[in-house]
Amino acid sequence: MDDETQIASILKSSSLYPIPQSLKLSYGTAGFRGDASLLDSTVYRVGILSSLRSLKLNSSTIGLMITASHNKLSDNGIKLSDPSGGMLSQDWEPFADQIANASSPQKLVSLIREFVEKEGIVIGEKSGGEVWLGRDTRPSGERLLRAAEIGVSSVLGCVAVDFGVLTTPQLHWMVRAKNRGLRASESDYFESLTASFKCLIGLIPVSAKNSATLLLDGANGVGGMKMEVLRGFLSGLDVEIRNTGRDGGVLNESVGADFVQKEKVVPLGFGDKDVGVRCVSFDGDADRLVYFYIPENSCGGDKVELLDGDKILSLFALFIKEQLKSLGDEGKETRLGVVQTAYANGASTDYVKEMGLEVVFAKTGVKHLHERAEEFDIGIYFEANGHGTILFSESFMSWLVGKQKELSEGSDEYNAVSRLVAVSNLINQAVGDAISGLLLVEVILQHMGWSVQKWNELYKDLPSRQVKVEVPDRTAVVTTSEETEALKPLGIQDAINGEIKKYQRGRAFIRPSGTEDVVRVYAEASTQEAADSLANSVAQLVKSFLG
Ligand SMILES: CC(=O)N[C@H]1[C@@H](OP(=O)(O)O)O[C@H](CO)[C@@H](O)[C@@H]1O
Ligand SMILES: [Mg+2]
Repeated sequence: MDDETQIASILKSSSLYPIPQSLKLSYGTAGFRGDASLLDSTVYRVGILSSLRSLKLNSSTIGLMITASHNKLSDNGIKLSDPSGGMLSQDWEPFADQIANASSPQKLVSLIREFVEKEGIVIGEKSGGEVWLGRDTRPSGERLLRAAEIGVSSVLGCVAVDFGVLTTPQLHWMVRAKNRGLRASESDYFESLTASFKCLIGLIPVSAKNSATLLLDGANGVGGMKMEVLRGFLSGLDVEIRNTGRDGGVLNESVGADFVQKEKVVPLGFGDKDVGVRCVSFDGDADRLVYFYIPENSCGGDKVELLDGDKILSLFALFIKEQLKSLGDEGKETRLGVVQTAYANGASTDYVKEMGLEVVFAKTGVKHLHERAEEFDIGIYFEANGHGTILFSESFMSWLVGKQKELSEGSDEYNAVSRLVAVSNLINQAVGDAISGLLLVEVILQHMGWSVQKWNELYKDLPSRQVKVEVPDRTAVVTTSEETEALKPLGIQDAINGEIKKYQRGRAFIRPSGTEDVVRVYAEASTQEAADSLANSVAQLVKSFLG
């Protein structure tokens, strides 16, 4: 890249976005995140990266989402969608780190020149690169989106298209559809979900429907707002939406999926009057969901019975397995697999294994799980925190669609095939999606005639505890690829093993967070007291080795 016009364009626009002193960013588990007031230069630079990515991939559309998901309101961040709708390819993360941290416009230009040459990217007025932009409801979103637009269009021949406020999975879905030559607007997303939901409802065999109202906690973010729109198109689902963000509540503050899953307590806006009712919480950008209910014996307390990502995964696995069973030998040959992380509750892993499914483990972060799920005909992946989806391979889908044409309408086999096709359309194939996940849970519960309590009985969670430990340098913790053993600091793993041995069904591990400046401790044991005590002793070890 030695085109003078291009260099001048980047030098000019980057001078509008100077990098704050002492800013040191790392791409992390799910993109860049931090205090919103410090991120203008980062977002602008990632705008440039998105354009280059589009040009590298024959001008396919790239998605750039301005969000900090479950973080506090004053934070913001960026998530990128590759043309497939999945996360940005990990090979580009080091370049993202480099340009986000480049200390001056000249340094930025030289990094870009080097990279463009290495990757063989051709830039020109007519190159036709395209980046689609979305943002969550954070007040800093509009300003940062402007910075992204300027970054995108500072690469010659590239344009940014602003889609305003969206959920993260909506943008990923739209990018995927666009690159497949399909209808790709937000209303197409709603139409696709509505049609497949309707189809699945129509295929429910018995009248044992569970039509009781569902209560949704929208985390005061974008998810509740979008569910309000979708609700207008749906029949067969009665949902009351709370924490919409219009009633004075603050985004993610004592509300939302991350809060409910980590604290296991009721979100604001829910209480005694809701005892026993089926409830669901979304996170701030609606790519995660967890279900919960307030138990009868809560006696005014705030504890909830949590149905986390593991339980959602188990419900999905059960339903899909049931459909495959109706397909006889061909169903048996289908490779249905499950992907979890080290944070999955041990009882859920036992449950899916007992069902006869293959279970593989991936590192924390959906980019890792997604990759492993693609190895199956049908791959179901979920993090315990509620982020996950179901992937159907291209070859399995063409087999399934062919099969649907062969079978006679109304037969058990035909219905099973039609359900699987509808699930593949309902569940977001690009990325975990709270809205589509909710619709699938609701359909399956109606199909089974189950209450939330009945669903919760699939297995009993092993008591667990998560603790965060603040240390001077979290990168001093280095783990094995499955994140279950610490290789560094030397000696800490032996000490952790020594603690684990003291507990029945004890399991514990540590890893540095990729989104917060903490080391995370996870512990499981046969009682809650034991899990708490194991977590605390491991946290003490972390403090003494790293404090
Ligand atoms: C234990 C945990 O919940 N970790 C979360 C959290 O990552 P950390 O790297 O653990 O901070 O945020 C990620 C992005 O949202 C999510 O994918 C992941 O599951
Ligand atoms: Mg999120």
